Amino acid sequence: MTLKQSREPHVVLLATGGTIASRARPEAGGAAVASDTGEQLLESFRPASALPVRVVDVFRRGSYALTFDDMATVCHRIKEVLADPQVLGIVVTHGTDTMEETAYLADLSHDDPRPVVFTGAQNPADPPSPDGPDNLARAVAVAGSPAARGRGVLLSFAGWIFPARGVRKIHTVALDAFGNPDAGTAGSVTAAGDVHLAPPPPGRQILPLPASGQGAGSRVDLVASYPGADGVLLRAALDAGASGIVLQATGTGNANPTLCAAVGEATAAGVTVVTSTPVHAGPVVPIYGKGGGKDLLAAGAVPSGTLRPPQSLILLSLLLRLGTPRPRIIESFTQHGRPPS
Ligand SMILES: NC(=O)C[C@H](N)C(=O)O
Repeated sequence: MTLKQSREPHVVLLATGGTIASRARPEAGGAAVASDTGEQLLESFRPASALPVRVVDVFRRGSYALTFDDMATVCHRIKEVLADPQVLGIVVTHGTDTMEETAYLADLSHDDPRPVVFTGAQNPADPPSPDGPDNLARAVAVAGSPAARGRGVLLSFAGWIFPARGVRKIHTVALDAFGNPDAGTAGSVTAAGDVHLAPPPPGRQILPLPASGQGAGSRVDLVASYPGADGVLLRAALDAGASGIVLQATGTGNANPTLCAAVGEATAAGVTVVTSTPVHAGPVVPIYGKGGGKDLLAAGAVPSGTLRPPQSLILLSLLLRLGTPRPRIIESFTQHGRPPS
C-alpha cells in the first residue's frame, strides 16, 4: 500500500484490531469480533491534543490469532509510515493479549527517534463502558510529545506509559492491564494529554527486521516445565522441525533431569533452547543441579535474563530468521535480557 504524504505534522494511527476495535456480532453468536476500522476508532475518541491524526489500517484481528509474520508486517508498516518526515509519531492500536510481543518486536527494530506507542482496550467498543477512546486519546498525546522521542517503543495504557521491553499483561480483565515488573513505568499521561516521562534509559541494541520470506521456515516453539513434565512435548517440537525452543522453566529457570536430557539432545542437534521463567520479576539464574538451571546451562540452554517467555520467543524467532550464529544469539540474550539499570 502506498502511504499518502501529508503536508502538516501529524500522528499516524496504525490500526490492527483487538478489543479496542471489537463489537459483539450477532453472526458470531454474540462474540466480540474485531470489526472497527481506524477511521471508526478515530471518530470515537476525544482528542487530548490538537494534533491531526492520519489513519493506516493494517488488519482487523484479535491479537490472540496473530503470527510472528503478522507482527513483522506491523513492524514493516511502522517503518513505511516513518518514511514520511511529516509524521511526528505513531500510535498502534492492537489487541492486548499479544501486545507485549508485537511492541517488543517493534522495539527491537526501531531505529528512529520518533515515538511509536502501542495501546488498546480491555472493554469492547460497544457501550456502556469502552476504555479504548480514552486510551487512544492519551496514546496520541504521547506519540506527538517531544518528551517521548528517543525512547524506543512505548506502551500507553490506563494513563501509564511503559517501555516495551519487559512489559507484560498483568490482569485479564482490569482496565489497568499492564505492568513492567522489572523496569517499572516510564511515566504517565493525563486525560488532558500532559505527558510525564522519566529520563530515557541508555541506548538499545537495534536488530534488522527480516525481509518478507527471510528465514520463513524457522519454527520456534514454547515448551513448559511443570510437575511431572517429561521430554515428550520438547521432542514433538523437534520432530515438527523446530530450530528454536523457549523452555518456560520454573522459578529461577529450572526443569527436571528428564526434561534436561531432552534439552541436551536438542542442543546437540543444533537447536537453540532458551530458558525463561513465568515468575513475575527477576532474572533467570543458573543455580541448581539435578535438572535445575545449572544443568540446563550445561546442556546448552541459553538463559533469557529478565525476558519472559513471550518476549524470549520474539527475540529468538527474530534472531533465527536473521540466520544469527549461536555465539551472537547468546550475546543478544545477555544484552536484551539484562536487568534494567
Ligand atoms: N483486550 C484485548 O484486546 C484482548 C483481545 N482479545 C485481543 O485481541 O488480544
